[in-house]
This record gives sequence, structure tokens and C-alpha cells, in this order.
Amino acid sequence: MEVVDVHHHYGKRLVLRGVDFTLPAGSLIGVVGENGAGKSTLLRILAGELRPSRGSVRHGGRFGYCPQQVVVNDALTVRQHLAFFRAAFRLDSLGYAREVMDVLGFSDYLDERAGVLSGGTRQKLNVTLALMHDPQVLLLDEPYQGFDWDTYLRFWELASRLRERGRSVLVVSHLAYDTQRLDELWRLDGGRLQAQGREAA
Ligand SMILES: Nc1ncnc2c1ncn2[C@@H]1O[C@H](COP(=O)(O)OP(=O)(O)OP(=O)(O)O)[C@@H](O)[C@H]1O
Repeated sequence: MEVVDVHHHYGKRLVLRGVDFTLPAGSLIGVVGENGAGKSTLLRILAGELRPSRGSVRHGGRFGYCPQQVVVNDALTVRQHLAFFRAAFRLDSLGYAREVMDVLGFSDYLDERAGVLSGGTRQKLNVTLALMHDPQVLLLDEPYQGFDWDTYLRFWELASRLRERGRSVLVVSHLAYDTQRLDELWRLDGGRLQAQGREAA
């Protein structure tokens, strides 16, 4: 993914003031920033959901995006979500989706309606839906919110395996611990992205 000179303003409020970066294949990058720094705005632009006021975003290959707001339909079961997204992504099988579910530890919930899932389990479904077509570029907005500790650790194992298979993964969070798991940590501050020492996070 290549991002060049991205600016964005809401009315008079300038939120992004020239964001530039390249996300190479096989990288795991963290983006941190205070509340209101513009992290979600940036991700929505990278995902094509929001048009930047200026600048460009290009990427190759399949693309996955896990937004901060869970995008599931309360009336549908987990199985129905998988079937819906399988059709949308034109997948031959749900083999990889089931693997991700196993790693995140919620395979037993296939026939539960999303509306009755706990917050953390809904988030597991949210992450699975973003990953199930094995995207080359994956953007995750606060992906581990609501995860218990074991799931949190398994999430990072999953992210490392994606990197090993040449995927590019961008994880956005207002908190960054475990920064040794990342290749790089960037901070969004004053509308620009700056590389930050991982120890200083
Ligand atoms: N649709 C919108 N209209 C007007 N202002 C907006 C809109 N969306 C976001 N903002 C403002 O833009 C700024 C950046 O918001 P954004 O949600 O991108 O920040 P964030 O870094 O993701 O914050 P948080 O960590 O709290 O989720 C904030 O001041 C917010 O109030």
C-alpha cells in the first residue's frame, strides 16, 4: 500500500495534514495516537470509505478492513454471516475462516445469533469477517478491543503468521503495549505520522 500526502478536514477542522507511508509486503505495523488524533479517519480513507480532501492511496491485491464499529447483523447467526461473506468474497470454501475461528476460540458459536453474542465474541466475528478471504493488505482498527488475555495473545500469533506469509498488516490502537511484536510503530500526532521508537510507546 502506498499513501501519498493525504490531508483531511471536517469543515474547518484539519485532522490529517500530509500523511505519507508505504506498507511493504510482509510487514506488521502499529499506529498509535491520542483520542481524536485522526486514526479512524485515516483508516476510513485507506479503506476507501472516506475520500481524502487531498492526496492518494494505492494498494495491490485483496484488501481486508476491520472497522472499530462491529459490522455484524444482530438477526443473523455466525454461520449465516460466514455464508454471506463467502458469497461476497466468492470463496470456494470456508476452510480458512474456520481456521481463524479456531485460533480465536469461538468455533462453538456457529449457530448463535450475533445479537446474543458477548462483546468480545462479536469482535472475534468482526475480525474473522475481515480476514476470511486472506487479504494481502489488512487494516485493523482497535482489533483486540474486548478480547480476553488468551485471545489477545492468539490474535498476535495470527498477525505474526500473516506477516510471515507476506501479508501487510496495519494495526491501529490508542494503546500500544507489546510493541516488540511489531516491525515498526508509527504515531499520528498533529495530523502527521511519525516513526516512534518501539520502546518509547
Ligand atoms: N464525521 C465527522 N464529522 C466531523 N468531525 C469528525 C467526524 N469524524 C471525526 N471527526 C473529528 O475528527 C477528529 C479525529 O477523529 P477520529 O475518530 O479519526 O480520531 P481517533 O484518533 O480515531 O480517535 P479515538 O482514539 O477516540 O477513536 C476528532 O476531533 C473528531 O471529533
